[in-house]
Amino acid sequence: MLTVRNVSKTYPGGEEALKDVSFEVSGNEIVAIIGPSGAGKSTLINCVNRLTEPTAGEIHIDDLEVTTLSKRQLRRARRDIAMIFQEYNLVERLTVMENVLSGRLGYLSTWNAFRRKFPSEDIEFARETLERVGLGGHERDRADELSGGQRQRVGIARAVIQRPKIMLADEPTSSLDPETSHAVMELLTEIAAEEDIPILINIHEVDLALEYADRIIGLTDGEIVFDGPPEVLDESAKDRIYRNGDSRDHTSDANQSDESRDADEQPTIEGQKIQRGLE
Ligand SMILES: Nc1ncnc2c1ncn2[C@@H]1O[C@H](COP(=O)(O)OP(=O)(O)OP(=O)(O)O)[C@@H](O)[C@H]1O
Repeated sequence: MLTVRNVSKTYPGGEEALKDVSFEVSGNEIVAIIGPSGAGKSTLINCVNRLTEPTAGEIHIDDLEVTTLSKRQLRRARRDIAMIFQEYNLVERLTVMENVLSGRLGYLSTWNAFRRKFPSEDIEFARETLERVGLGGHERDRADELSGGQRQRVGIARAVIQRPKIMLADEPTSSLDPETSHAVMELLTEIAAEEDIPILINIHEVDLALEYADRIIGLTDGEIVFDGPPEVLDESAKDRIYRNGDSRDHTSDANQSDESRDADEQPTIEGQKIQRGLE
């Protein structure tokens, strides 16, 4: 179970990205975080595995308080928190199999991780998982030969073989066309049920959230202004969430571009390091 308790995040420039955010996620719930651009969705996802350090509050995965862990303890705890990225974060020159296996790096000794020497059961598990996500037969393809949808499936397989307690997905469909976005969301819901773990998804496309999530958390200006099942997200709730909003956030749009910003932290690069077991 994930517990987020009174979490706030103020960036060094003074931007209050999260203000006293609290919620719990358990079972095999699919929880979609929606909200206008700049609402704090990515910050929230990144605080859960401390790619971004919260300024205040507590985050627990089951009985473990993530927020107070040392770097070394955090490395270990991150095995339990898998991450799926908008831009997939694959190592382009490596094969599909090598990318998926990197989800097990956190379980290897430093020496074996350095040599990328995986036990045969990891290799077998990776093979089965690739089959599971519809990429059987692609083990030896290079990541840069794949379509966006296939790359995201590799990202999902890499997350699955981590055997995490929770998956976080940061805009997993934003770089995909609508049809592929539906396929990826369907796959994520199946994975949550099969692995019996919750998935917390930061998503721009409200229609996808309504169709696939069990629960929706609406963020605006760093505060939770809605938390409930999709059936309850009526027009007035949407108005509350998007009151300062940005109409592009209401609909699926495969060509949405992300806003660039001055980063004091580099979640994506950090994320790559984590997935490659370097952090
Ligand atoms: N590294 C950073 N340094 C300073 N301010 C930041 C940083 N990252 C985010 N912010 C600011 O924090 C606020 C929340 O940003 P965040 O990226 O979490 O929102 P979001 O809801 O994910 O937005 P989007 O949907 O556009 O990705 C914004 O005002 C943003 O400019």
